[in-house]
Amino acid sequence: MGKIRVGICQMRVDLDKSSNLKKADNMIREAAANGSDFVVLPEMFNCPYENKYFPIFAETYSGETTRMLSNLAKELGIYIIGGSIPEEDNGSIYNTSYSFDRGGKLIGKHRKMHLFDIDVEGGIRFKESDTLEYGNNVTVFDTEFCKVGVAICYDMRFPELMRLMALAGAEIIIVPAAFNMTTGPAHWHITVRARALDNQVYFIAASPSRDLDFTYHAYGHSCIVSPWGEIIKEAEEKECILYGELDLDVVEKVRRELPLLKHRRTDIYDVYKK
Ligand SMILES: NC(=O)CC(=O)C(=O)O
Repeated sequence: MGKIRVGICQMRVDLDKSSNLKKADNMIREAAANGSDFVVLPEMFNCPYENKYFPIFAETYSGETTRMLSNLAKELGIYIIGGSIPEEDNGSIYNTSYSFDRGGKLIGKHRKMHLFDIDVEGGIRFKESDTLEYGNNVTVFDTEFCKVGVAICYDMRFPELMRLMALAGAEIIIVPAAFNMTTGPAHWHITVRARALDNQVYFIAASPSRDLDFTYHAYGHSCIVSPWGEIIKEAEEKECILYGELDLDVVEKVRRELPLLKHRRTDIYDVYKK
């Protein structure tokens, strides 16, 4: 199996949806021109990450953002993991990620399952559930290379969800995310590394760049982690495209040499579940 080339667009998100879409379009084209098979966008790439903007920027499917992603995937012949956007459906708003194959076909749709409701003393307070509804599905889909799992930001803190994706066959987990300047320095690296290592997958985390003009300051540091738990590529906080190569033989090798997934004691775990 050949290498899979990935381009993560760590883009700056601003207040104007059309300029966010233009920016995403330019960065996707550049990542494709540089040979990316998978182009990945960050969480809420068309909308500032603040509750008050989610209803204003929300789109039903298919809307202008998803049509743009589908058309670009087809025109450029690439997979696009379209970060996330506010999705409106039946009067509710979700934080939703759409993925498209090289023909522009929708192959994955993930609604953030764990909403970011936190209140850290001296740090950050955020309550996504003030505006958003919970997604209820684990998202794993086929690509020409392997199965890929997608989740969104806070979802990555829940090892149970990541494990379900690995058990469903994911060899790559992709997480559009926007940690912040309270939780990012404390937890970003340890979380992405732990989830890669637990599940012996390539773990790709895609953040927006940091913008101090908004109230929510994204941490940045998009990265690619190997199935051995090493960060093999990492951005700083500024806008950039981060490139990396994945080799599925490494997933196979790590899983063969250190067979964590096979050594699970489901006979015991199942007893405790009852
Ligand atoms: N923004 C999120 O969903 C999650 C986050 O910032 C964190 O878990 O920390």
